[in-house]
Amino acid sequence: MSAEPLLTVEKVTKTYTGKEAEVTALKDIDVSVSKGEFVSVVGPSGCGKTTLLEIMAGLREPTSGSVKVRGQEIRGPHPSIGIVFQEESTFPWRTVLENVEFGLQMRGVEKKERRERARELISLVGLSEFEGAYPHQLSGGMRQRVAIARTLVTRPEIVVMDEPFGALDEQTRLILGLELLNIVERTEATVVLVTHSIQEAALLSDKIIVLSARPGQIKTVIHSTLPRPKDEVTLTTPEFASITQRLWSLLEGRDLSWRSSRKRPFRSK
Ligand SMILES: Nc1ncnc2c1ncn2[C@@H]1O[C@H](COP(=O)(O)OP(=O)(O)OP(=O)(O)O)[C@@H](O)[C@H]1O
Repeated sequence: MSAEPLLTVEKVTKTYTGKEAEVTALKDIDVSVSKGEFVSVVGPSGCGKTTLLEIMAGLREPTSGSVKVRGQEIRGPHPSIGIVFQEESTFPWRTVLENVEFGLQMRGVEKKERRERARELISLVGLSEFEGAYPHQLSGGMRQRVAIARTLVTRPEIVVMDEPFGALDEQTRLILGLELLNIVERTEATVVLVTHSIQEAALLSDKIIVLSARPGQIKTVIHSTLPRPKDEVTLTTPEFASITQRLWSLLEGRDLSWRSSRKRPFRSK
């Protein structure tokens, strides 16, 4: 990992202006991401995580401040940045192979090379047997792997992901997270991940950015001591427990997974 920042967010503030009120979603955010780093962003619901990710990806303009890739300010979607969106983002009418080829097709890559590169990524995410299948024939976890392959096939230096495993159960999301870590190590991609899962952030990240409640400000940045490569055993280490505990206390035990459809027991006073 090099020390040179690949992506920097400098003094970013974002205020949404509505008909009736203004909402300051983010205030004075500074983030620095080095090449090869796996960075997670956590914080209570509505604190501006998605807004920050969209600004980092050049999909949304900050009200003030800037985002730079290798010191160059970006002012819109950037070829070095790939995006994996929340939950389902595969095209249901395309096969796995066609889904993964899509980004290359958009870039005008010729068919033979497109096929080769798509097959390479499909193999990396373990779906070679399913390249002719349609998304509805796959499990949720498999569809997310397709979405990840579709982004990685274009070889972005930076991959930003907004809760890509949010629809999956905790165990599947952790396993897929480990697979993702393995894949990005091989493709040498840098990752910024928004997640509601404390365990996912603690397990996968080199650095965890903890945002405060709205307006989102950086509460703290945790630098992980967990060595790579990581696997299921990492979940049982005291270091993992310590990061998880720290995150819980920083987030004051807030329920981060409110988007989950699971019903929670109602507690009376
Ligand atoms: N397009 C928009 N127009 C106006 N307000 C917005 C817009 N998008 C987001 N907001 C507001 O900005 C704040 C931050 O939203 P954002 O979706 O970035 O938070 P989040 O941390 O990703 O939330 P969650 O964890 O609940 O997904 C919220 O109060 C939200 O209502």
